[in-house]
Amino acid sequence: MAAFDLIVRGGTVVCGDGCKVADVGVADGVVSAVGQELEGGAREEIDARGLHVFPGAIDAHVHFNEPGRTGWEGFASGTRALAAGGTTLGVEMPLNAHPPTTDAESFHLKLAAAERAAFVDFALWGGIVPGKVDRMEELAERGVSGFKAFMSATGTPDFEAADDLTLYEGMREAARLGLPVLVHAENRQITDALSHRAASTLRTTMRDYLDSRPVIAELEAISRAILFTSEVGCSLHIVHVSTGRGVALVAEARSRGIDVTCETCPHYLLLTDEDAERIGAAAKCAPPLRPREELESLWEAVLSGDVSFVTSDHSPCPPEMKAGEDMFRVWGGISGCQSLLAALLTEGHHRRGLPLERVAGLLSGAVARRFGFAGKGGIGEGNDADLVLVDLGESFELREEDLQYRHPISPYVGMRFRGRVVRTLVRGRTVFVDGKVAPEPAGRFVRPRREKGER
Ligand SMILES: NC(=O)NC(NC(N)=O)C(=O)[O-]
Ligand SMILES: [Zn+2]
Ligand SMILES: [Zn+2]
Repeated sequence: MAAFDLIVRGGTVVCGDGCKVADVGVADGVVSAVGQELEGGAREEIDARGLHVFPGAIDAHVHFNEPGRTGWEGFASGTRALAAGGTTLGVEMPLNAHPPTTDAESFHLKLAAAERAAFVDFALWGGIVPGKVDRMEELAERGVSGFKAFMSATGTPDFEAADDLTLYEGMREAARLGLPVLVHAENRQITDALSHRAASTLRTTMRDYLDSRPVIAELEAISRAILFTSEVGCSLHIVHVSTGRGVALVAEARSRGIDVTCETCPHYLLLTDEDAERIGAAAKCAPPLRPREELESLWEAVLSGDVSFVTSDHSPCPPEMKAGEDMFRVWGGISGCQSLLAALLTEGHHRRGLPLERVAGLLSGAVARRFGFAGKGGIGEGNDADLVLVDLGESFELREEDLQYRHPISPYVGMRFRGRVVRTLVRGRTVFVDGKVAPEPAGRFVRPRREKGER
């Protein structure tokens, strides 16, 4: 009998401590050996010479809108895009699905939809919304990875933003349950009032939209979330931080012993306010794209290690919701989950010298550690064989027809990237190769390892 089900031969394996040419032996979907010239035979061999072997990316922030709004995306097309982009685990947000994931019933609907359709592994965030803090426990019991709250308006009426008391009490409950709280941190009063003022004076260009969500709105909300957390003692994670100053607030709190981390997204690292004006609706998001100085300060924070990890915040919608001239009316959200790894390789590694093991850490290792995804996050013996084979030198222009999204709308269309995903494996099974996604979905639900409380 062969020692392995699969050997990935001769690639440059990207591990936590650097890169080495090695074979990766896989048995039962798990990495069982990493070493030179593995012997013992395998039922399948993949020649990875000349390629880099990365741990599968973990995208901790995607909106796939299923059930209820599959016309916007859905688990099938969303996870196909993840597979094509080198992401082997996506953590899906509670809002934009209908019903949103705020209690046991809605959780089961989403879990069933994802189990039917997902091409890569998935985990689920629950929501903190007014009036439903007492339902968080049933979500925790069922395996959500943590809880998301919005401090500004959400854009969908079925998932209300958390007022301060809801956030505070939700954090207290999350602490009791041993799960993290994630916040969209923008001050609601400032962003709502400026949006209203702009709309009522018919100033609705992209520039007007950008001006309606100033940096201070992000900084104030991050500070308030940190203050609440320090009082309550939960784990806090700030999603999609768009400024270096925002990251600095998080780093400063962490240095005081507060359990807080943050992520940023490729769009804040590759695109500026001027790109938003040029591209239009496809580049509308919240917080908005920022001036070049902010992008540079964010890169400094990534390179220094103050940004914990990078996620796509993939938030798609149908084309008609991105149509029209009024930038306050069009959907806010960028489709980018297929470009996550390519974006970090291109701008981070090739242009700014970010070492490959740091790319792997920012996209995989740090995420798995933060959220307790045991067996994920790195190419090591005993871990799931979630692997991405990358041709690091190959450059390509992203075309609409390459996108697996339900709607091929993305600000990255037409951009050149360097570092092409050749093949993606989830638990040793190829889910993407030769430009094609596997025929059958086989993604599995991933529950977090909780720090406190009962499973
Ligand atoms: N309802 C959303 O999907 N919103 C998302 N939209 C963005 N980021 O523009 C988000 O994460 O805030
Ligand atoms: Zn958000
Ligand atoms: Zn989001």
